Amino acid sequence: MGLCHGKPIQKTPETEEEAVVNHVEHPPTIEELPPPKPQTPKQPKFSFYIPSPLPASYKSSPANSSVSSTPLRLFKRPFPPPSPAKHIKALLARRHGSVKPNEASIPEGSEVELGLDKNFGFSKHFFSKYDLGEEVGRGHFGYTCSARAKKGELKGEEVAVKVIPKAKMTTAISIEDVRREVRILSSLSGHKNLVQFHDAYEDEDNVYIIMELCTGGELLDRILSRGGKYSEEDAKAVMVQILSIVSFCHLQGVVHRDLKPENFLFSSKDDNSTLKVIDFGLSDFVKPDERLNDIVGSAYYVAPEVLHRSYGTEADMWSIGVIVYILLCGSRPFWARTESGIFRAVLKAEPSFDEPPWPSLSAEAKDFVRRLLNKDYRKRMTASQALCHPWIREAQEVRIPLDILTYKLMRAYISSSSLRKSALRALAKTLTVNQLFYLREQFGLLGPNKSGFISLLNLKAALMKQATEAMKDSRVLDFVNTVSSLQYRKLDFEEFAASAVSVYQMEGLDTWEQHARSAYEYFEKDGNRPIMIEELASELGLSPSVPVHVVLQDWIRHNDGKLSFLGFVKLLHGISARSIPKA
Ligand SMILES: Nc1ncnc2c1ncn2[C@@H]1O[C@H](COP(=O)(O)OP(=O)(O)OP(=O)(O)O)[C@@H](O)[C@H]1O
Ligand SMILES: [Ca+2]
Ligand SMILES: [Ca+2]
Repeated sequence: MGLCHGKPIQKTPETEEEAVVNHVEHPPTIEELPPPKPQTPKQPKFSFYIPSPLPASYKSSPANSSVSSTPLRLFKRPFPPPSPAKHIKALLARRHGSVKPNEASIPEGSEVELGLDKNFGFSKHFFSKYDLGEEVGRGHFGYTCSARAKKGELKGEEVAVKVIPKAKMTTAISIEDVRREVRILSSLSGHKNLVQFHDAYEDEDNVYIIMELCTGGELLDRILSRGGKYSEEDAKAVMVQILSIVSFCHLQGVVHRDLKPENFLFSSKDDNSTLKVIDFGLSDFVKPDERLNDIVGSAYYVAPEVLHRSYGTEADMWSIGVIVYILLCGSRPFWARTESGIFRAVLKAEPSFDEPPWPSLSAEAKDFVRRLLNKDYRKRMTASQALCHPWIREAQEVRIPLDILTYKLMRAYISSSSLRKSALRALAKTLTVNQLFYLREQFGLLGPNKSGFISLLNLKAALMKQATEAMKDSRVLDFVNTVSSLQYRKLDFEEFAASAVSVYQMEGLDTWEQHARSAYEYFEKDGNRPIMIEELASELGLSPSVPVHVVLQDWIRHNDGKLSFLGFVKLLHGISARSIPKA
């Protein structure tokens, strides 16, 4: 196995870096522990986390002091403490060209390399504009140096330059990744938790991405410097920033796909410094009704649906769940010695909340983590919802961002039958204070008029306030245009709540049965009516090949021909033929 593919890294100021990459690559100390067990003493802690190759001035300085002042063996963990994460091997194989014949259509590296177009159309004069300084960080694809601008708007300012050697771009995919990284970085702008992009250059050897310099070190270093974990209060402060930038990216139709503590940097060394997301090297645009299928990311942080090759922005929320789990307890929720072992754990294992410190953490904290680490992406919180979760919301003043999920659900609602609409209205009557908080925030963002109504035209206006260039690539604007142009009367809050409630998410709650039962009671009083099997079948989009009389007989009450409880729940989902078992 190997992340370094034997290509010498060009223009590397330090030679010891290679050793660091190897250490990341071959942690010598880990043992396979599928079900979480208390750590055994033979496991040396942190020994494979060798200090980052940064010059002393860029290291998060509190790190060293607190690591040495707290003997690491005192930390009881089910798993070893977090170390820099490796990218998924299949991803690297595709990028580096060593692909198994049936795995991808990208041809092998060397012989096609000749035909690869490594011109990016960037300016060629990097060295006339900047003096390159020392290396401040390194990843698998590039290394980052400080630099000082010699002329132009930034004259005299220190910036960061991510240098990506063209020698490492051995496949069309790896070149496309770099193009996309620059396109995404340059099209997203205007959020304080996003590293600010300045410019991109290239020459024969490298691509240079110029951005603001963050001097506070990686979130991973700060976690380790605190003995591996954060207090709840400190974890919330980090979470607010992560959720805020990720909700912004998702609204723009950008999925990061590599969220991990190494990819968040503090802008300065201050304790309360701003956190910035970096490294859009694996990011992609995703249309609101599209699913991506390439397996991308780092093993510890990868969502189950990514491994199943059908995912969207929810995959980032899973990674955030892994990050917050680590922040709160210092261990990874899904861990094994091998990549396939990690994947097995991600797909099958439930994270442990039994080991210390979990029993002493708040119920809200655990609920928050669980709702992100839900294996069913449809039941997972969105970033905007996570900001509304009581664990976050009750601690600090948070600005709740617009959620594209609201738009998707509204579109489905508007094209539903009146029967399904009244079922959803009944469900919305059972919403709790917390759920209503989120919906009220979303409603407020859609600009209700003085009488408390929103029109679909407002959907577009609300989105335009947040629009960046990225929305053109991700087609979010096109999507919202189609929703905005639907013919529909205005919605008051009650109807909005019915239109924007996610049945799947509610189903994920422990209290789902109660919600569904009381919703059914409301529906009985106001909405339930006799329905023909054929009507119900077309309502649910069942194809004529489905033997509807066999499948649907339990969904209609025999005595009065109205919907049974089961039929009501099915109707709420508006399920499609695919999920109906063939009788
Ligand atoms: N703007 C910045 N300011 C300071 N340091 C930075 C900046 N951008 C990146 N770095 C440092 O350089 C490292 C590598 O950058 P980056 O993560 O973008 O590279 P990569 O090769 O894509 O990494 P990966 O292996 O995770 O894919 C970061 O982990 C960080 O330590
Ligand atoms: Ca990185
Ligand atoms: Ca990267």
